[in-house]
Amino acid sequence: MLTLPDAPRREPEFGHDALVVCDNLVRIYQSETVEVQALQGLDLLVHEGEMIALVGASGSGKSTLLNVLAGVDSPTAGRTRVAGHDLIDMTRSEQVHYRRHVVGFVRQQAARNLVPYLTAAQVVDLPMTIAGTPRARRHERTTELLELLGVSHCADRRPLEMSGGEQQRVSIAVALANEPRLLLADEPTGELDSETGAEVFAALRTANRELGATVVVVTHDAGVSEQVARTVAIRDGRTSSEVLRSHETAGTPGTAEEFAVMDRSGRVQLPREYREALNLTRRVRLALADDHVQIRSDRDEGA
Ligand SMILES: Nc1ncnc2c1ncn2[C@@H]1O[C@H](COP(=O)(O)OP(=O)(O)OP(=O)(O)O)[C@@H](O)[C@H]1O
Repeated sequence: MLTLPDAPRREPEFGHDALVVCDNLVRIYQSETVEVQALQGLDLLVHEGEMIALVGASGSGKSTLLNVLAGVDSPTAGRTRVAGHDLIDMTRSEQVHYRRHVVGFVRQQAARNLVPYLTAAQVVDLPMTIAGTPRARRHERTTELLELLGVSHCADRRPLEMSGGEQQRVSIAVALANEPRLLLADEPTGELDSETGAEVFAALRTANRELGATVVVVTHDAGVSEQVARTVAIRDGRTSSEVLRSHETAGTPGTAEEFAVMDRSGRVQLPREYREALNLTRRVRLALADDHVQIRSDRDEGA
């Protein structure tokens, strides 16, 4: 009898089990005179149920990444997939469905999330009305969200009658109205004092823990990034490092450890302090040891 050799085992696709996959994501802005590479081959995986913070210097590409994930900007190249939707190949109608049902987006300025002449209850109802949700369900969901996020007392108030923190919590309710799997927030606490910012952050956490939304929040606020289990730093349009934290539990103290991120081709960005301390420039010596890799200066002949 003829026996055939086993078919070679296929490697699972990068990020096959992740909710958000950015694989070598590139976004170039081009005007007549200049070209800005806002994202330069960024890799990022976010798993369902996670809540992560994105940090990085001004201009590093955080908002660009969020706009791409929100489906309001298109990548120039690379693969970007959210909940099975390929963001590069979406047709117009898929894009509309994606923005309406798969992602919720909270912007820094509450005025851009709300409508001046609509009350909180009306503005939370709006995305559900557009999506064709029956009235009874809309009413139930609006009440549930405003209550859960601690702003049910604002139901009949317009934005001008709410504080900045209340406006942002209502904005989160609007973003969650159609039960998105991914909630994106671009510096939602940026214009608030730290106490009010903490309330808004707590609302995002509620969305994550109680409603099961996966949350990606851009922040400059160290107090915020310290409260999530994973903080991803972006430098020059790429993910450069990650801090993983475990929170304090009975008897065990919380820990935080910083990792450099290695991309799929094996590239790792060395922190500037390390390069400067050893005067590492263009070429370095690499050596494989039993359980680590050494990087030495090319001037260090005896290594
Ligand atoms: N529409 C655009 N046209 C041209 N260049 C742009 C555009 N949007 C962003 N950029 C450029 O892309 C780079 C990344 O910008 P981005 O807003 O994503 O950074 P950021 O990390 O969010 O910064 P910040 O923390 O200041 O908001 C910057 O150099 C910026 O000037």
